[in-house]
Amino acid sequence: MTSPHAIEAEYDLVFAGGGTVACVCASRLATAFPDLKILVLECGPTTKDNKQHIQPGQFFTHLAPTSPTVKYFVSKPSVYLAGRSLAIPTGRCIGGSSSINAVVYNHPAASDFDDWENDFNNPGWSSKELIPLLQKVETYEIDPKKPRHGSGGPLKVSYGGQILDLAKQFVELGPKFEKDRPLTDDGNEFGTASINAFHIIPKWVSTNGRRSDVAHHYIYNKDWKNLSVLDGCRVQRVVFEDGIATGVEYLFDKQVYPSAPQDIRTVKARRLVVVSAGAMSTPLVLERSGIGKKDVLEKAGIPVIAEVPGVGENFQDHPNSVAPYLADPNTPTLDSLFRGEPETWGKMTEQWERDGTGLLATNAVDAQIKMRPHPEELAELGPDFAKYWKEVFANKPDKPLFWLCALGGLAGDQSAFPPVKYMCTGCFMGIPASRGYVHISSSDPYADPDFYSGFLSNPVDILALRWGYKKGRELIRRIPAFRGALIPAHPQFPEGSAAALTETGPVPLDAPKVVYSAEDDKAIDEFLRKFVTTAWHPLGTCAMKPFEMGGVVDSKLNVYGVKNLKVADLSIPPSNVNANTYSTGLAIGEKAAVIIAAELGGRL
Ligand SMILES: Cc1cc2nc3c(=O)[nH]c(=O)nc-3n(C[C@H](O)[C@H](O)[C@H](O)COP(=O)(O)OP(=O)(O)OC[C@H]3O[C@@H](n4cnc5c(N)ncnc54)[C@H](O)[C@@H]3O)c2cc1C
Repeated sequence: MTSPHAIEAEYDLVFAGGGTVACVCASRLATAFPDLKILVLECGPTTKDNKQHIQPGQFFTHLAPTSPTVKYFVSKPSVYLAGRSLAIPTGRCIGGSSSINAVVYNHPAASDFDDWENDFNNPGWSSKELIPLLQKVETYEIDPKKPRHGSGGPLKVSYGGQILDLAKQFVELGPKFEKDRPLTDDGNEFGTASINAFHIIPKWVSTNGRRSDVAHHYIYNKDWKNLSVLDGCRVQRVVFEDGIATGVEYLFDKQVYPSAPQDIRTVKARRLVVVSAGAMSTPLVLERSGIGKKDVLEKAGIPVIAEVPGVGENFQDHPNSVAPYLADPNTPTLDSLFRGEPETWGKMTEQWERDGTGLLATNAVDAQIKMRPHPEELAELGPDFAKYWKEVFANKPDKPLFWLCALGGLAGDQSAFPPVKYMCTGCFMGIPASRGYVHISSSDPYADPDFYSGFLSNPVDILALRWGYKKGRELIRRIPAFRGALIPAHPQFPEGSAAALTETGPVPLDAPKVVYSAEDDKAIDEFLRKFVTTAWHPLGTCAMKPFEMGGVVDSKLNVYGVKNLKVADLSIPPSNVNANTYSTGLAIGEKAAVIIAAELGGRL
């Protein structure tokens, strides 16, 4: 096979990575500057018109370890995870994670963005600047007049093609049980009204049941003359002349184009290289290019271009605890799709083709609350948690402690369990205290990195998730669709414990709350260490903050120590956000376009 793409020798801008942020940023710039020639190199395959990337209900099919559209990053085993490794999936295709994600729509707290500006000296990154950019990306089909949402953006937001009954029960019952936590019709207002309020979750799905990914809504929908977004092109490194980035080296990805030549090629960038390979891969591209911690580079035999010790540090995600329960056999869930049962697949495909509704037009993640402990509840979290609370949350009333949702089905491998209906609570902590790192282990662009997740290494994270488990259990065991716990996948409470689980339910609304002993708490902690998982939200590994604080890029996204090189993706947040991270990625993509446009002498 000859070259799969005709690639010119030079472009104005070259993006390394063609995922969420790159597609948004490149398409905005290509529209604003018709004479600017832009190249986006993506290592994964194309997604154009592929139902697997259009039907939201197919999100879980990408998570199969053999999927060609996902890349798993496997951490070192950790004592904090009962000796386990953690496998973090990221999108590997044009559109990146936006084209495989679970389409949950959530905005961060406004104070999350303000922290970026105030605590890390990043003028221009406050909520005042970023909220309008989030409005620009969306059409909030649920109610376009809602003040904190958008009405003319390329990405559609709706409740998807089916809201599951068990979710309706969850949001209806929630306020009755948690009396000071009401129901709201908008949990994404960026203010305190969205905190401690039950609501149905919007989705990055149009009312006609299509996924709102960036590939189909920013790239494939236009006939570009000045923008080339190419699949199967793996960036090896950025090339420099006298500390100025002048292009990138790439090769054709051997998984996407197995018979393409495997030689390393160079493409020049006249004005700028932007690395947008995502929070797990961007630090690896920088390190392969000679930017990073000296000892990491030396170990891999890479000459140092700029010593930037923050590269690959500050890894964060949202530690996520999923507790599975048994559901009423007659309540709709996604289980039969998860198990690949042909009859349901057939029926649901027909329904989706007919009118864009049904289980293939949803993600079964329909009900949530962004929960923040009331002052009297803080005592339940214990004195060890109090200091962290004071530092991070106490003066920022729009920050929840965690996101708690009800899921209709048990995603993942069900082979060890009976083929029945399930539902789960999912609980992730928005601002965990633990940190990890990701570094290259060699100069080979296919090599697995040296990755430590740091999950649960700080004890405050486990205190928050322990409380979240208890809160979720109290709520879900009261909803009519509840039929007991999937006991092997829960804490193993000691014999005779008052917290023992059963395979029966539901309990009445006024049933007494479960009382947990110190032994029971220990069992929950062991359960968390054994089962806690990624929320699929890695970030922070090339943080935008002052160099002396461990920063990698400045507030204009320039990489320290070199010229004509920027980073734009989820690796730049200097601190975490209280939400699923797609919206933050979109805001970064739009903001990067604004910054670059200004430097090119234009305005977006
Ligand atoms: C399974 C999953 C489910 C998720 N669910 C949700 C959700 O429901 N709601 C939500 O808000 N968020 C969700 N997220 C998170 C959200 O989608 C991501 O945070 C966001 O899309 C990341 O954007 P990015 O641009 O930083 O990276 P990506 O979109 O991941 O883009 C990076 C791209 O760079 C490419 N790349 C990497 N290395 C190279 C290289 N060397 N050369 C060329 N290309 C390279 C990758 O293949 C990838 O396409 C989910 C993520 C995943 C993975």
